[in-house]
Amino acid sequence: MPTIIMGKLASKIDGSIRGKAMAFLQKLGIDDTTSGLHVEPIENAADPRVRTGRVDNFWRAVMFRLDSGGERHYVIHGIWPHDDAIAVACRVRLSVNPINGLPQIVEVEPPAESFPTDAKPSASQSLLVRLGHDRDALVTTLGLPERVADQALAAVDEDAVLDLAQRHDGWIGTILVDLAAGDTVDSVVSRMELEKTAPSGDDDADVLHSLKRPGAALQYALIGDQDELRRVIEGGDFGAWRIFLHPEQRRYVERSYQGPFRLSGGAGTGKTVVLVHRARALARRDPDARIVLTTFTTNLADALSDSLTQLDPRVPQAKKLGQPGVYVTGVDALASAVLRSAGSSLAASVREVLGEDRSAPLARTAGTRWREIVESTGTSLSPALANESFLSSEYGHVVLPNKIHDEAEYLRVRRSGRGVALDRATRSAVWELIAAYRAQSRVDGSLDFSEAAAVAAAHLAKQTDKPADHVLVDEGQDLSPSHWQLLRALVNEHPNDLFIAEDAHQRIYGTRVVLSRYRIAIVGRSQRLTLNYRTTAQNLHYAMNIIEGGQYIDLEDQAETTGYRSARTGPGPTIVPVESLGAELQVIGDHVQAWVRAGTDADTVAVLVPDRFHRDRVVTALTERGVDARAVDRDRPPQGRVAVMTMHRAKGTEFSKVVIAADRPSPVELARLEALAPSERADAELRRRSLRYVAATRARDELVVVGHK
Ligand SMILES: Nc1ncnc2c1ncn2[C@@H]1O[C@H](COP(=O)(O)OP(=O)(O)OP(=O)(O)O)[C@@H](O)[C@H]1O
Repeated sequence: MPTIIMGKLASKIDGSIRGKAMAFLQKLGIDDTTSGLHVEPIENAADPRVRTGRVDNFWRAVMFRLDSGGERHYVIHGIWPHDDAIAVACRVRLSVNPINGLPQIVEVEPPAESFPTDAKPSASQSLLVRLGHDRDALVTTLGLPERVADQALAAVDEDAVLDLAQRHDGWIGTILVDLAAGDTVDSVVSRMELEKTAPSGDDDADVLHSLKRPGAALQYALIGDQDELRRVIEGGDFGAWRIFLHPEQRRYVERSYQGPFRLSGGAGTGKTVVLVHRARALARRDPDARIVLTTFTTNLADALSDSLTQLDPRVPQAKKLGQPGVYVTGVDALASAVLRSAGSSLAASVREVLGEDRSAPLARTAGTRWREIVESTGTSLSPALANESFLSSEYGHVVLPNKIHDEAEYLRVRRSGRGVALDRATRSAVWELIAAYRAQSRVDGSLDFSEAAAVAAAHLAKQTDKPADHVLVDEGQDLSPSHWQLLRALVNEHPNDLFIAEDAHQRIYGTRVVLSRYRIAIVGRSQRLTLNYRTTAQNLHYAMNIIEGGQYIDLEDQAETTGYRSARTGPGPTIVPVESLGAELQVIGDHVQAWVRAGTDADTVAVLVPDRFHRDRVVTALTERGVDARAVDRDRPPQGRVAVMTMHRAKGTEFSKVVIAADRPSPVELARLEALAPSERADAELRRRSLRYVAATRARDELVVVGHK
């Protein structure tokens, strides 16, 4: 039975022939001599291995047949109308690039292209020369084809190099993007795992070997079975993440780590893709493994679960914590699952954390309680401390992780990492409010979300038999200290225990956390993804400007770096200042209506707004214009309709076209911020910018920002 190796170009099949292409490739994968496939060599072809096959009367597949070690492989290059296919088949040649060991398809007489090569800019005009590169390094160290190297050196700026990169799928395009972003030749060699190869004397075996190299995975995928073939063909370009991983992504998916590992990276750099692939890889390696894949909210967990199903429906998703397979859940739901399973021993853990009992530990305290306590309890504290923001964060970062039961303990505790210093009298006054908060919760018997996670952690810490073997975490930047205590206690310390994805620039909830305080020692096991797959270079540039200059700190207490690059280009964002809500609704309506009228699928368009009030106004305004729009809250974004959601809810989503309604903070909000202690205010400001960064990085293609003057 021949093995199919799908090229990325071939996977982008015209929708009208997908079914026929599928049938053709299925038959080819079973028996290439099946009548009707007409697998035939082409006379005078540049590569004797080239074959064409009959998809239907009109369409032909162009492929390469490799015979090595008694096995047959077909590398699918693409599907074209009959005459075009014959022309392509005559001029393509598949070989191993002798410099970098990767597979390359070279056209013997390439069709004329418009990209300028003759223009030779002076050294000061060429971007790559300014960055210290020369033709020799590009050709003899990286293995770029001479023609591409000349075109790259002729490009005067980043946009021109990216334009060229977009014409070359696979390793050539990726190397060009890295060079344009300022990477050294050495770092490209190591990132792409480039390696000179000597011919073995068996050409087919050499090409096959090169197709299995990490750098080739960007462009070629060995298809395991018919289901996988269907997923590749049906997924098209949008499904590329399932098949064509960057060598770096593949490394993080497959590699074993001695302990907790942290993967950082900007929005759209494929962190979630790595997590989902890694969950599958771990499940395949050991079908009995209990894998927890978790994130900040239930909505995000639903999206992770959907992605895992899309990647591979055969991966079992566990229904219950502690069962084999991948248990996908939001981190607070995870805490509840632990509490539910704890039975009668739960009371002891509640007492251990709080120093008192709770009659209904499965019920959650209302989110408004801190505000009610401040409003109803007389206090000598200044407004900078007597507010929900300071108190909930003091409680979550100092009181709960240290299992503080009373004032005496609170007066003694070290408040590491808290921006506001408190003298003894102030600490007493803070404790008064905390005691009032706890007293109120005693009445209804509930635990708040942080308490629930802390109690779940305390319960698990006592168990020798942990409910998980591997824990994979997305959106790590948003998790609280008790979440980390819970995740640490969920799995014993052993290789591949915790794998954490985070982006400090996207922290939009809570206060920053340092993992080492919660017995999660990364110690050198930390890497960063830098290639943005989602956002065009223009929109990425806009988004990076939002966070420029901010002091963002990661989970290892280090300043977050930037330096992200995009492989795609498109129009720059449209910024529209408006003076009133009416004008804002008008601008939003105009853009959305124009996109939908021009044929954009409604469910690839989203409007992101600051709050629910705005959201409902936008839905009404769009509906009045005849645009089918829907407010999205806890449910998944709707099929066939424009999604309108808050910027918080938009975390983890992506759309082709996005309008952001970015209003100014209201006078009430400004007064609230003004009253905060300086460090809290600075942090609130960072979160506000992060929220806009999250929103601006949701658009794949077009971004419109409507802002109040
Ligand atoms: N190897 C790949 N090939 C093609 N597309 C990819 C690849 N990796 C990721 N993508 C695409 O890039 C987009 C962003 O990926 P993903 O959601 O994993 O990024 P992220 O870093 O988790 O982003 P965010 O932090 O914004 O949630 C997705 O559309 C995904 O399909």
